Amino acid sequence: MIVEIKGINKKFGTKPVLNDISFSVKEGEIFALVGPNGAGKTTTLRCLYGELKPESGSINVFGKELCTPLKTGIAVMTEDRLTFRRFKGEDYIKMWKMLYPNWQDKTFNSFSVHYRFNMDQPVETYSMGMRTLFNLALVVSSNADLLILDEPTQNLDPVIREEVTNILRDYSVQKGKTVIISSHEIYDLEEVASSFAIIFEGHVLYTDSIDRAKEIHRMVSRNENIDDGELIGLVNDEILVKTDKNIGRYANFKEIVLGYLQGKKAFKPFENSTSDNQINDSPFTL
Ligand SMILES: Nc1ncnc2c1ncn2[C@@H]1O[C@H](COP(=O)(O)OP(=O)(O)OP(=O)(O)O)[C@@H](O)[C@H]1O
Repeated sequence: MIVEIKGINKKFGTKPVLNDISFSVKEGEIFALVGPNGAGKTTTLRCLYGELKPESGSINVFGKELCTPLKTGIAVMTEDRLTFRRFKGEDYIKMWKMLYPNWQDKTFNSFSVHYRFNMDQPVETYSMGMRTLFNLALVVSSNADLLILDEPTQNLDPVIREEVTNILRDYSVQKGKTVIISSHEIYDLEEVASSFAIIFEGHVLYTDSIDRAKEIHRMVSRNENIDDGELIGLVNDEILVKTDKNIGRYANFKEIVLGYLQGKKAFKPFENSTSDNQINDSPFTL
């Protein structure tokens, strides 16, 4: 495992934000952290790259406890695309070259030509989408073994989003590097990620490879008899069930994510209705 997070807890003041978060990421995979706004994705990533210290739990990266020397193997795109005041493109390149021993000028130049970065303009004055692309160019050109990307396709138009998705897939597949992405774009993620964790209110609801998750989740209609399996949540008019039985139809990635999130939102009424396998839909105004 290239990343192993075990039981991390984090509070801001007295407010618990991460509760016993655990998941692991294999070398060479694209791992997606999905969840609604405020679920704790960014906070988890900030703990992972060492910007925040959890109160308890452990974080291992490249098989060791996270420490400063390991950080040359990790390149990060933060959610706010943090830029230094008055720093121009060239200034960033000088800085990133010093930080990352395997920096690739050729890769950065391809990005720069393709997206027409104005290297003489302070990056803080780029549009939000251009800042995202500039940050993406930096992290990919770093050639780091682990990329941590917070919402990497935010503010991008659909065509460029697709392009970025392909770039990240190539980074992982062709170079055998690991990428961790936090995102709301579950359609994009299904195409690119191989494993994922669903985070809700600071808890991991479910983590697995996408292939295995699809194998063990089915969509069944409300009036279907479910003798064996765990009812997870309601998705439109169907129920997501975790089971190894051949019932209903296979669930896609979006349905799996929605099932867990919807189920947990309205969990009590759903639980109460499981005893007789009747899903009372009135509490589920989704
Ligand atoms: N510095 C901070 N001080 C206090 N509370 C914070 C701080 N940073 C985050 N939080 C709170 O922690 C919770 C989780 O926030 P976080 O940014 O990790 O969520 P997220 O899943 O990344 O959300 P989004 O998808 O909207 O970016 C939220 O309730 C947020 O208000």
